This record gives sequence, C-alpha cells and structure tokens, in this order.
Amino acid sequence: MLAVHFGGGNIGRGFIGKLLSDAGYEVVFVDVNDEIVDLLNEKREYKVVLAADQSEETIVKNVRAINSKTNSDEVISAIAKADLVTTAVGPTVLGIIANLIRDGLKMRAEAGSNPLNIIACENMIGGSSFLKEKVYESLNTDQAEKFDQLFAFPNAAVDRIVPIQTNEDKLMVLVEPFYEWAVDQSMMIGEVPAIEGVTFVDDLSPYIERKLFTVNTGHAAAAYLGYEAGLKTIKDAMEDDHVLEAVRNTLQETGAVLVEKYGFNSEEHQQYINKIVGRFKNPHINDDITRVARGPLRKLGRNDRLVSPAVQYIQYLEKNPENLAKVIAAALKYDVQEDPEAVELQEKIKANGYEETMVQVCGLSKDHPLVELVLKNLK
Ligand SMILES: NC(=O)c1ccc[n+]([C@@H]2O[C@H](COP(=O)([O-])OP(=O)(O)OC[C@H]3O[C@@H](n4cnc5c(N)ncnc54)[C@H](O)[C@@H]3O)[C@@H](O)[C@H]2O)c1
Ligand SMILES: O=P(O)(O)OC[C@@H](O)[C@@H](O)[C@H](O)[C@H](O)CO
Repeated sequence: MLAVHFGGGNIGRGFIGKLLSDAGYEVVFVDVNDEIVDLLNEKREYKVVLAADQSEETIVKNVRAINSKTNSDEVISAIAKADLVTTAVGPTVLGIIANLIRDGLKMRAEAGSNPLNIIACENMIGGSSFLKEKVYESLNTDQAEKFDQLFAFPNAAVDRIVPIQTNEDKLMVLVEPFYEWAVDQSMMIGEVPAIEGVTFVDDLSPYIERKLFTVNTGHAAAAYLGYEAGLKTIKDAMEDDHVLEAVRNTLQETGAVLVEKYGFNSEEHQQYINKIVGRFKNPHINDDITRVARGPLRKLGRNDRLVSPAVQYIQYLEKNPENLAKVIAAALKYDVQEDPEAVELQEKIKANGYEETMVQVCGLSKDHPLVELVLKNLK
C-alpha cells in the first residue's frame, strides 16, 4: 500500500506519516524542503519521540520523499499509483499543490485505476473540500464528472501538538503523547482503510468545531495574550495567572457555543477543556508563541478559531463574547517582523485603521456587534 503525503514537516512526520507507516503504508513525503527530502531518501526512516515524563521513542520506517520543486513528474506518477493521498502543508499552501494533485489524478483516471481518497489534514473547517475546489478549478465538465466518479475529498480534523523542532537529528520529531485524527467517512469513496488511530465519523462538524474552537482558540488566546504580556513560550503564558485565567474564560465562551449548538454534555466538555489546558502546560514541550500565533490574517478569518466562535456566541447565547473580543483585539496588535501575515496585518491597520481592517480580514460588516466590542478593547 502506498500513501503520498504532501508536507514532511512537524505534523506530517510527527503524526500523519507515523500513523500511516504503522498501518502498513509505504509513505512518500512530497515536500519543497531540500534538506528534509534528501535526508528522508538517505535514511529511509526517522525517530518520533514522545514529550512525556517517560519519553518513548519509535522509529518510523518504510518512508521516502520526492522534491516537488524539481521532480513534479515523479509526484504525478506516485499519485497515479497511490492508495491514499494526504496533506499537512498549511491552509495557504493547498492552492499551490492543487495543480500537481490534479495532474496526478488525471493520469490515474486515464489509466483506469481504483478510486482514491484525498484527505487534507489542516487546521481549517472544510480543508479537503477547499482542496477539491482548487483541484477542480481548471477541469471541464466531462473531466469533473469523471473525477466525481473516481475521487473523494473527505474532510478531517487532526489534533497533536508538535512544536518547531530544534533537534540535532533533523528528521527526529518530538510530539506530545495525545493525538486525535477524525475523518468524515460519509465523504469517502471505496473501502474505508484500516488505519489505527483514525476515527471515521458520519458527521465531522462537531469534531472539527470542538477541536478548532477549543484547542486552537485556547492556543491562540495563550499566544496573542502571551505576546501582549511579553512572554516567549506557551508554557510561559500558562504560568502567567492573568493569561491562564483569560484562556480559561475564553474557552468558557467557545464551550457555551459548542454545548448549545451540538448538545455536548457540559461536564464532559469541561473535562475536555481541562485536558487541553493541561496539554498546553506540558513541561517537556517548548512551543514558541510565534509558532502558535503564526498567520494572524488566517487566524482572524471569518471561519477560523476566533471570529467564528465569537459570532456564534452572539447568535446562540445572545450575549457579548467579552473574552473572545479581548483575544481578537490582541491578535490585531500582533506585530512580529518575521511573520509575513503579521507585517501585512499591521500595514493594513496603519493604512485603514482597525475598523476597516476587521471588515476586510474578519469578513464582518461594519455594523456587526463584534466590531464595536473588539474596538472597545483597542482604545
Ligand atoms: N504542528 C502542530 O501542532 C499541528 C497540529 C495539527 C494540525 N496542524 C496543521 O498541519 C499543517 C502543517 O503544520 P506543521 O506544523 O506541520 O507545519 P510545518 O511548517 O512544520 O510543515 C509544513 C511542511 O509543508 C512543506 N511545504 C510547504 N510548501 C509546500 C509545497 N508547495 N509542496 C509540498 N510541501 C510544502 C514545508 O516545507 C513543511 O515541511 C497546518 O495546516 C497546521 O495547522 C499542525
Ligand atoms: O497550526 P496553526 O497555525 O493553525 O495553529 C497553531 C497551533 O494552535 C496548532 O498547530 C496546534 O498545535 C495544533 O492544532 C494542535 O492539534
């Protein structure tokens, strides 16, 4: 069995690649990072180490890599032969890899190969559906119909904290012990593959929203408020009483939306929150605030972890999400020169002010109550 995985980075090697290799797949990583591609082809294996009191080390075998900058033909043929295609490249890169995936699928369709699932494992709602849109953009109606018969893009939610790696062994990945990978099986084609550690569900919405609006909202709150407080890591942020309390308060707001919308049991949801706060405190993980806060334009988007739950809080609870508004205000002030989205955000604010920037970046109308609520925190 062959799995082609786009993105041999932290989550690609530390989570998706590991689970696929453990399930018996040969994993071919497609990446643009010369060093990682060359090392994977030289070693054909890498270490995954658990960040825990009793650190456990496993070797992921049966892996290789293709550099898509120089060997796009090889990527296309690999997709044509694959049993599964997955991605973990970041939402903004999905549009860039779409044409390569399209060409691989075209070759596969011409050869009359088996159906194929393509799963985007990114932190976004509807990641695979978005990738599908990008893949289909340049197809004519006949090609699109043929693709519909042969290929599916099931949405997924992935959860495992994998910080930026600073190990001497460049392929090794230090990961937290916890993981969750849920895939929408109602969107799949062909046989559902047996991959230990993957939960196949009939409706992904509760899973992805619970994950994004708890793990990622909480993480973003710790990162943006931690940055505002001059802190360096998520662990530092969790050790700051003021930030910790704000993270917990923010998760009470997203929790209220999730309980109301999906009927989760409130006590169980509180336990889920507590577990996540415990994960943020993991003393064996050194996770820089700049990684968790990266890409503020994306994170401030209408359907992402801050604005979406805030809008839904107003809709479902008919109250003001005071804590989410504080985090959105802190995100709007995130100003890190090494982060191109932060630079662009600050340029927009300088040119157009906070209100207009919120309209453009957060997709809110000027008279949306959230705009005024956030502005109150920016005075
Ligand atoms: N790290 C985590 O804790 C975590 C957890 C869950 C989900 N995610 C999601 O997984 C995705 C990847 O995150 P990450 O932390 O692994 O990032 P990362 O930067 O470590 O990995 C991304 C990889 O994609 C590669 N890449 C970039 N452009 C490419 C292209 N055009 N073609 C092929 N490869 C390309 C990069 O070289 C890199 O190796 C993101 O959507 C993120 O939100 C991350
Ligand atoms: O990857 P991002 O930039 O969408 O979000 C940063 C972190 O919150 C994220 O990577 C988490 O570590 C991860 O989602 C945990 O499952």
